[in-house]
Amino acid sequence: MDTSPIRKNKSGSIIPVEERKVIYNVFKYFKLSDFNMTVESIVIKTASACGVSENTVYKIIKEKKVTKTLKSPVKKRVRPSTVDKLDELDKCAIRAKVHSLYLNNDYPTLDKIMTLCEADEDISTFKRTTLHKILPEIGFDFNKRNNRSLLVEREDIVLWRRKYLRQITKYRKENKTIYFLDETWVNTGHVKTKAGTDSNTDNSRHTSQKSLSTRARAPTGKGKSLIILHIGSDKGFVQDGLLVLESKSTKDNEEMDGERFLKWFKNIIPRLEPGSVVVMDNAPYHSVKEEKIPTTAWNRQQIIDWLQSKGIFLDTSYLKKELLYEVDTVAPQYNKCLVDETAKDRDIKILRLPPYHCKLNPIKLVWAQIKNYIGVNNSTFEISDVKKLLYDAITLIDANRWKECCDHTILEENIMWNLDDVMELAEQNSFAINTNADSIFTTNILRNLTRMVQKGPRPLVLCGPSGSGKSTLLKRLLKEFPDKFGFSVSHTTRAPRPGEKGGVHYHFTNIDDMTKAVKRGEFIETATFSGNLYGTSKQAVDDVRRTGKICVLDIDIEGVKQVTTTDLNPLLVFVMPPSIEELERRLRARNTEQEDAVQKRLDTAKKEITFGQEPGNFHIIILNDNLNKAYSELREFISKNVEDKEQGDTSEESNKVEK
Ligand SMILES: Nc1ncnc2c1ncn2[C@@H]1O[C@H](COP(=O)(O)OP(=O)(O)OP(=O)(O)O)[C@@H](O)[C@H]1O
Repeated sequence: MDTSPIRKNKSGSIIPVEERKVIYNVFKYFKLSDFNMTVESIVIKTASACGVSENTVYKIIKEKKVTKTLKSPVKKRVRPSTVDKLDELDKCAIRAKVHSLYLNNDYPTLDKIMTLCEADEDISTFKRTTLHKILPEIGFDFNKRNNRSLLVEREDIVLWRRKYLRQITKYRKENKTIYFLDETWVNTGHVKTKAGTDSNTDNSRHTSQKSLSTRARAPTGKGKSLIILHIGSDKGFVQDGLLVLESKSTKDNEEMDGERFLKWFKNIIPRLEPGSVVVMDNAPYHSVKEEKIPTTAWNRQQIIDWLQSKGIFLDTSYLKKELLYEVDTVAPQYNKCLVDETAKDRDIKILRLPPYHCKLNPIKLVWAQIKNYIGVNNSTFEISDVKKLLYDAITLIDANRWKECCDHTILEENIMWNLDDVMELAEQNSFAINTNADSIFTTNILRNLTRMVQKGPRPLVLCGPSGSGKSTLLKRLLKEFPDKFGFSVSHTTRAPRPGEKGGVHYHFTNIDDMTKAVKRGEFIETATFSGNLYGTSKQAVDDVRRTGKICVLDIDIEGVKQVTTTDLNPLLVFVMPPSIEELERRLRARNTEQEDAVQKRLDTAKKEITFGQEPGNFHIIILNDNLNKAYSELREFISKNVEDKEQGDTSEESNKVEK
């Protein structure tokens, strides 16, 4: 009888569970058939009989002994966990849900976060257990004390975010150009199925107002995908910065690696302004190091060799622990990222975003708009057509769009900055107040802080007759506090002049739209010059307010009457001249008006003074007979009412002007 040759299992191939069971049974059979045989001999015999390696037999015996069962390793390898299935945008969105609960004076609990995520159709569906697993992964911990548990952000994430926000604020103050780069992907099957799919419920109001979108779905269908890399600033995309790679798989950024990224970055560097800043996330390929630094995984000799290469000679009596201590002391000077070093040549700084903080990168909003365009227009699902749509979409994103996205990011930065105060207070209060984890915070301080986060400081209205000294006082304020105050962008129906930018110099509109908006009560004040309409909208004031700056409004009494009917809750200051005679003297000395204009201003001044002195119309009347005295009065009033109560206490109480 012919004996069939034993089929040898190919090295490295996976042995399914049924075969593993057979191997185990063969081992047991040999063991029971001869009690004098050693385990080693039985394993050799089993391996040879089954056509597998001895190592495999040992592994199977061990698995059976430890787990009491045998499983197919295949299943373990191919099935990605739900946690893995959530993409970066999902994780960012979950973080935003936790933050939104804090901003609503609420303790974030698993159930509440789950409810918010379920209600947001842009977030992938997952189970409560997955949420429990994902929260630590994105940097949240349940902090337990006195039998209470509060979900807090891990210290390293908070510190990273604080450092990032401090740095970017500093760079903004230094007027540096800030570039933002990022990769995204779109697959050939990408379609936008329903309106609003690309929006983030957190910001839906704002995004719809600004025609922005914060979310775009990750590719789900089969087919090739495009990996896209680009860079831009509030001046638009950087020319020739686009890199498009084709990928066979729909997996995120599979084709991108450190080498490719560095090559692209080296090409883009000459196109960036010297002394500028480049913001990117913390993807590993953005942070490839110049050289590897020894870790505990290195053996002693390797560490000694590395230290020697740096001119540090230690004898072999040093323990590994001691060697690693030496490494730690010198590592900072060698722990350099290739990208950062490349940028140094042009004095460009690299700033890395904390993990899962998509909202702080405006290019994510740009990507959402591009993907939206592709999704709406994709009809052939051919890679060449999708690529063409991509190029079309990129040309549609002009400097204005970029500016909108960057401005939105500044608001997000401001919210995040204040949020940390809210969260720290929440942490303190949760352990100090006798409350259970589901109750709503009721402490005034937290309520006020939250208001500050949401609304920003109260606007400041300066009103008074022409020549009373409003501009002079304001100039002093701006000199002393250059970053504290901001000005709203006015609307106008006149055409933009060369160099004027919409949303920066003016919001350009037309008579029809503006008249309708005025009728809807959206404007604080309007005026007509040379047949064109000008005005300050409530929204423009709110925009400044949400940047954390005090919005200054220099308006006439009609504007004051109007602004008090809004919910802007301004501080109302009337600047009073010492007398009509002195006012006339100052106006003439200023030498900016013709004689008839001076007369006209003086006539109006009388009416304004009457209105200004009427009790209940202003919070304070500042007599400007002495500039230093008037300025200190104004300064004190602001610091008392805006800085101490920066929270923008909108309660009826604070809104009232004493009669
Ligand atoms: N306390 C003061 N004593 C003397 N002169 C002053 C004082 N305050 C302001 N001035 C001068 O009065 C003139 C008018 O002041 P300013 O231009 O600030 O007025 P204004 O209220 O802003 O006027 P407008 O509404 O027309 O812009 C300026 O030349 C300024 O230098």
